[in-house]
Amino acid sequence: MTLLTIAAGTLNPAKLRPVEQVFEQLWPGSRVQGVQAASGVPEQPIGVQETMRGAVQRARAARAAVAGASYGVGLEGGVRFDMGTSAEGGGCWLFGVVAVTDGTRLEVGRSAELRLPPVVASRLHDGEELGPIMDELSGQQNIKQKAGTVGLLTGGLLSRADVWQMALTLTLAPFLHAELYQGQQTFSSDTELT
Ligand SMILES: O=P(O)(O)OP(=O)(O)OP(=O)(O)OC[C@H]1O[C@@H](n2cnc3c(O)ncnc32)[C@H](O)[C@@H]1O
Repeated sequence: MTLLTIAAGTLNPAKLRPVEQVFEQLWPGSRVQGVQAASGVPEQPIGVQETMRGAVQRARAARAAVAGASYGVGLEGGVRFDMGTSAEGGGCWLFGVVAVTDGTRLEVGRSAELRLPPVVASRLHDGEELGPIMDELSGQQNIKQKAGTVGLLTGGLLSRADVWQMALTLTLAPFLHAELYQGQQTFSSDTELT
């Protein structure tokens, strides 16, 4: 049996662990190699399109960086504002985008979302990054590499890793059932996302 190598475009344990868990369950013995992969988008992506671009870029860069990798996986955290800013009464949502490529097929999926508190939303709107804001509010360090904002705001019932695990699993469906998705994918591998 050929063992798969998966390149994941991150060194963050809260992302690497779920990637390892998902691939280990689907393809026992597969090896996940984390690599630093540039997202090409700002540290704090805003909006679905920008976050998607970051995930896709990371997936492609990771696969290119790891010799023999069958899959490249990119995970990018983002926030989005709806109905304007929090000051105007709209919500601010935290979500993640997962991109997976095997060099031909490129699949992109989104996680479930968490509504962020207004105090966090307005600081994000002013240009701050979520990680440092949540570290400050929680009195913890580097929360984005641990249970994450999701862990903090759900009483630990769900962690950032849990959310990635589900989003990645869903994104992989077309790879698991390629025969059913033939001729259709969310993006062709050379599609430039706008
Ligand atoms: O090491 P990498 O893979 O870059 O992981 P990251 O957590 O730093 O980066 P992301 O691209 O996933 O997320 C973008 C930013 O959003 C913030 N962020 C996202 N999810 C978060 C969470 O659950 N808790 C705290 N900060 C979060 C954090 O500031 C990130 O730098």
